Amino acid sequence: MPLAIETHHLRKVFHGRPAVEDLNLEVAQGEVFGFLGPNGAGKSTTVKMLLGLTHPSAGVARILGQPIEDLEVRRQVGFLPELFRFHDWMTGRDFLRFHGQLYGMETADLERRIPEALELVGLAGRERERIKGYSKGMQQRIGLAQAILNRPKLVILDEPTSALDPIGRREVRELIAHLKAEGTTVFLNSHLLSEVELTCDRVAIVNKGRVIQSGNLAELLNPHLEAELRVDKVTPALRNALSGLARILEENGERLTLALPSEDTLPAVAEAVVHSGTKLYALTPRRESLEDLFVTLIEGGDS
Ligand SMILES: Nc1ncnc2c1ncn2[C@@H]1O[C@H](COP(=O)(O)OP(=O)(O)OP(=O)(O)O)[C@@H](O)[C@H]1O
Repeated sequence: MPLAIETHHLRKVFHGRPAVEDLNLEVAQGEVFGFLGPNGAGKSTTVKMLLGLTHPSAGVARILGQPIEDLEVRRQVGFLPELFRFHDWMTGRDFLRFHGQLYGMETADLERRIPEALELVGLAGRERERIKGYSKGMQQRIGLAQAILNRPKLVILDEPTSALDPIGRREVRELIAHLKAEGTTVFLNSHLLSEVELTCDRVAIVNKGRVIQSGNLAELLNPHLEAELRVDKVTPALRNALSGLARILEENGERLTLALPSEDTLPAVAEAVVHSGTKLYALTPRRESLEDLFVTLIEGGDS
């Protein structure tokens, strides 16, 4: 199966200044992929190149195995831009009809698909209202509905939840899970890292137009597993029992912060604590967040 997205040494220069330096990216079909980076890192420029909205200065990009110039392949891509300018005099339904026609969808298929898409984004029943009367969250939802209207194989979402309240964000997560279950690839550009953490299989972090870290989220965050241990008393026997299993990072009275090689070590730590004659009150794993990793990588890269 071809990759959903693939770029090799992709580069874009604006007025002599590179926005994208040397971008190498591989996104497999069917995965939910987070494309992250600080402001000005080159994310939107990359997305514009993938959509054929701006031409690369150098390098190669392919979508679903085809060059990005291929018009047929572009029909299989759905896109929600970040600052989407709506035709706000239209009703939600007319707006979707208009976009469905732009996609070249058959009328009967389009009329079947519009209620499905409205249902999926939680706007069913509101389609006869004009978009100018929609709240920001509803506008983002109608944008999402147009992005998935033609049942694309690849959906590129630029900040899809920025205007949504917590319930709306959860619904978008469910929508993304639904797209994934249908085999759709989702390429998500977002600054909301806690959302990304809940949604994505893999991520790439870009800075200054290059990928500085990429991989499976669980693997990227796993090496940094920490656990909070709370006992009745920290004794030499406890320290002895822990050595070889975990490293003590911090001590605060009866609370210890431990660094563990993996989650599998947790039961052995619990057992060792009990065998040392100490009373165990709590052993709570605390994984590094994606935000911690992001800040470490970006700030580390700047120094
Ligand atoms: N059309 C353009 N002309 C000139 N410079 C541009 C153009 N588009 C982007 N840039 C510059 O390219 C760099 C990367 O911008 P880009 O919008 O791709 O970043 P981004 O990662 O999407 O940022 P953000 O998170 O703020 O949306 C920035 O320095 C920006 O000023």
